[in-house]
Amino acid sequence: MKYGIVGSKGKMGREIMEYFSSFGDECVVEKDVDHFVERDVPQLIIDFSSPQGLKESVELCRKYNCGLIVGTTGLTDESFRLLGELSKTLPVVQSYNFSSGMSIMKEILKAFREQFKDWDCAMIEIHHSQKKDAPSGTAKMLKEVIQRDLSISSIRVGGIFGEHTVIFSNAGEVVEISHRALSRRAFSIGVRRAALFLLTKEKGFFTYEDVLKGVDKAAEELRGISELL
Ligand SMILES: NC(=O)C1=CN([C@@H]2O[C@H](COP(=O)(O)OP(=O)(O)OC[C@H]3O[C@@H](n4cnc5c(N)ncnc54)[C@H](O)[C@@H]3O)[C@@H](O)[C@H]2O)C=CC1
Ligand SMILES: O=C(O)C1=N[C@H](C(=O)O)C[C@H](O)C1
Repeated sequence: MKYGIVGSKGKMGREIMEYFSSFGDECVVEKDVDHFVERDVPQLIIDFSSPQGLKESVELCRKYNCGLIVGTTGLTDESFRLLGELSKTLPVVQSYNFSSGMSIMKEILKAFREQFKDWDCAMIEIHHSQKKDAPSGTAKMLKEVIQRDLSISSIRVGGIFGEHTVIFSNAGEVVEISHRALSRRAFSIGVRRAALFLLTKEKGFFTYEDVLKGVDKAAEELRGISELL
């Protein structure tokens, strides 16, 4: 596939280019602050930059008439308004965490949040010291899943790729549900899945869970076909 990337000089931008190139995918548009390279027309734009960068990504999608994948965190109401507007005519996948394990953690929390309703609950998220936003996008997303008011502690230290722990406790017990990314590859794998999904869509706003459901559905269909053969 031919794709463009906004935030191309950043940690995720470089990781995505390295991972995608192992499949022969071609990065034909690179955009960063004071940097713009255009080699061809992309089939999609991938944004791992900043809320300001996202505005520029939306403009690029209109220019090339292509879909958008957004991994950038710290988005504002205005960012979501822009994405909603774009998704009326082009496909958009947005997630604050493209790792598969985090999707499973969300499912676990959804399934058990009711059982913990009388327990105290708090969250700790730990990231590398260069991370600009706090709390992390994932922590905000998990809070929405848990559906209650809770405190989030953010720690910025060293080179940690991303750790999120939800703590439930009563007077006598503690239950911790935790996810840790072991490298940025955990995210770029999900971004490529999202890219393949996006290329099958004409328009609409999708989450990473929609992507995974789509991948599961395709696998089921394939199994169905192989059973018929
Ligand atoms: N959704 C997910 O799974 C993940 C999301 N992230 C998020 O992705 C974003 C980027 O993360 P990193 O690569 O670690 O940060 P980074 O700081 O290493 O890279 C960001 C890049 O975007 C560029 N940039 C900023 N504003 C721009 C603009 N207006 N136009 C063009 N380029 C611009 C910066 O110059 C920089 O090169 C953050 O918001 C982070 O939280 C990071 C990892 C996973
Ligand atoms: O900035 C990062 O590195 C990460 N950001 C995302 C977030 O804010 O949730 C996802 C992941 O934890 C890594």
